[in-house]
Amino acid sequence: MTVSTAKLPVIDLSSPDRLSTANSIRQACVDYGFFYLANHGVEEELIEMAFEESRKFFSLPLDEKMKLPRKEHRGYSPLYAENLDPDSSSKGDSKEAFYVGPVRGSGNKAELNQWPSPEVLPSWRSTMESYHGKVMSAARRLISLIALALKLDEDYFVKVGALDDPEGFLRLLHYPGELGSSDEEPIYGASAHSDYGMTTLLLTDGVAGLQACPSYRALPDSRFVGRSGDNLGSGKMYHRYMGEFTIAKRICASVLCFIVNIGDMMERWTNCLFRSTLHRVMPTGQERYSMAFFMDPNPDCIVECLESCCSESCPPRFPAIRSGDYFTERFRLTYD
Ligand SMILES: O=C(O)CCC(=O)C(=O)O
Ligand SMILES: [Fe+2]
Repeated sequence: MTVSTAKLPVIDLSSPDRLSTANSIRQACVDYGFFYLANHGVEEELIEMAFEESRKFFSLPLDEKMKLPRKEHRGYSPLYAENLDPDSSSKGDSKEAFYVGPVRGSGNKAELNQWPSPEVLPSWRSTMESYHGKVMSAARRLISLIALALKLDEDYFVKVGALDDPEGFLRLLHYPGELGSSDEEPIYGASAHSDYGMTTLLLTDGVAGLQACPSYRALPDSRFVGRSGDNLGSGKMYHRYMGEFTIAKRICASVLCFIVNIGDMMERWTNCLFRSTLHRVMPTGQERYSMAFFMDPNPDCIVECLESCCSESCPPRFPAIRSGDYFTERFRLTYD
């Protein structure tokens, strides 16, 4: 399999020329479903602190980490616990993760979070709360540009309730980098998947490994394998897909740019105009840390094909769905 390097565009979130920025976002989302985001307002110092706290957590003994097992999509998930693509490897993904859900908002959402003991990691919670809050603000600003890119009012996603108490999930990731021997099944850091939500804002420590497969739609429809029991009206699963994976190399000056990708929910909204691109993390033999922030709408928001993205000759491909129901079904398919 050939693996080439993608020249992803760099979007400047602070550019005063919002229309031209929106046009660049549109092009990137149609062509790749991925772009870099610079000048996003999350300070370098906070990013470094968040990586540092993440490293400290993952260096704790396993029994300490297992005091916070993943519950309600919050907490610790050990090595091999997740397998994003069971068809390509029966062994789970070679990564451990810690999830932080919304840190403020209505109801008891924020209380569901689990935190390492302050005696063990005194600055952990405050660092992660600040980082979560800052990335959420950047994501809100980005989504107004995505609305412009779709030729909608910039507050379109606010008006449809998507950003009313949105579901922002931070996933801290640690890949030990182990390479399987050649006679074994492949071990992936994260096996091939697309993200579920609106958009993902990812930072890595600069160690390579992330690969995207923007060409997946070039294959005949027969390659798209539906999963039985899928109640999402889509049949969009990519297992068994063979395409070219492209390495997302940083072309920005620093590792402080986000790598942004479009998720499946935005793909539904846009009737597949914007692409939720298949991606994976390959082990390189080098340890790697990353932090992914998944920006998802309010669970009560109805996600239905945008008028500007369908016509008589291009009818909606997906039925309207309540965002919360969509996620429940996706998680059921992934974790059952
Ligand atoms: O760690 C990375 O570079 C990517 C992680 C990812 O794709 C995910 O968590 O959904
Ligand atoms: Fe992902």
